[in-house]
Amino acid sequence: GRKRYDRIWLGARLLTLDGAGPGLGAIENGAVACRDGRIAFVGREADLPGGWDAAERVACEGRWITPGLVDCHTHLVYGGDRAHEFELRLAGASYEEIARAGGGIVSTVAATREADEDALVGAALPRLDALLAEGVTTIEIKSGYGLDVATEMKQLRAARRLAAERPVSVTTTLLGAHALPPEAKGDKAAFIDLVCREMIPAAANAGLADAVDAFCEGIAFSTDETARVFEAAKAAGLPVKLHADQLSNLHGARLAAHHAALSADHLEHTDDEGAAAMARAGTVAVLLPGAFYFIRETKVPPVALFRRHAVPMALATDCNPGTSPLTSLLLTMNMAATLFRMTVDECLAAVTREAARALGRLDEIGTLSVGKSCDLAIWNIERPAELVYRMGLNPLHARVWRGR
Ligand SMILES: O=C(O)CC[C@@H]1NC(=O)NC1=O
Ligand SMILES: [Fe+3]
Repeated sequence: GRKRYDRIWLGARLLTLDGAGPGLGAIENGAVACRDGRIAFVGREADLPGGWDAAERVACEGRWITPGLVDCHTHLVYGGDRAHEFELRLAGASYEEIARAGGGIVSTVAATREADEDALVGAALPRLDALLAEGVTTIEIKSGYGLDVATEMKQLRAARRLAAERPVSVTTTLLGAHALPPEAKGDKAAFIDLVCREMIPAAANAGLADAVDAFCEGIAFSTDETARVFEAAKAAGLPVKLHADQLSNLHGARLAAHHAALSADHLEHTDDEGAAAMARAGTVAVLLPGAFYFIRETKVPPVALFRRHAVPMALATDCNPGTSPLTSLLLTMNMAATLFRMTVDECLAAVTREAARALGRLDEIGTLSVGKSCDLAIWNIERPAELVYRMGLNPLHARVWRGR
């Protein structure tokens, strides 16, 4: 029968990101068509089926179309901000001094506990709008500033609410094991009990979390404590991710891989054994150059090791008030190329296909492929490298989410 599309974008240059191998899957004189919010055709215009028709035709005049961008690691929902702390650090205060003065994560925890759900949604919207303006169509949002059951659920509900306020897909992650709250009085074992026995079941039973994450670091939780969180997540049927090897090599990447984690994130200090374990497990390396830059880290993540072991590499803003107040995935790509020496092709795959893989959603999003959600970013650029090269100028022409 006749192929009838709801909308078709014609005269475009496509980056499908659909090739399994290197390269961007570029197609000149291309077309993308959608029906019921899903991609129904992608390819050369010349290959459109005979007799096709469309309710709406969009002339792209040679503009480039990529998959909608995916920000696969953010802490977008939180109360207050840490601008004052930024000033203290500029005046020479150390993290430890700031933490002792009640700064750091626990100051954001106080502000988040105080804010009601509407306030958390309201505070996150401007940050979300900045990302949508650059063509983001899917975003991952973590909790982790509640550190008690009620506030962690409040953060996750606020994250879900954002998907009702804007045309965007939101995946949520419970990050209960982010830091020790003041009332824990240093008793980490008891707090991990709370995370495992109350937070994870509550989030799973309420359908509020799509995954579980933890901060495995000297200043946070040990590999044994992290393993307990992973076991509880598995018992609740939730996939896991991990903030791993950010400031030291606790072999967090290896632990994440041994638990078949969707991703291990940060990874500045990951070693060859960790990269090999990730490759065997299919765990995605999520690199976060915003945090590296903002805390003036000097050890770059081992991109050469990830390439050697064919570990998929994703990029994300890690938008959070303490170490990465960054709301630009385009600038994130520039930082990854400039600071980590990732290539243009690696960066573009890292904010589309590989970011979708890091969320376990490559079957739905991340490439221009028939059957996937028709999430597109349409760009006023002459060549793909412009998306990584520029700092600050946003060349987005239009954003499409589920065909609209
Ligand atoms: O400082 C904050 O508010 C979050 C810090 C952030 N969380 C984490 O696990 N690693 C980080 O860099
Ligand atoms: Fe993070």
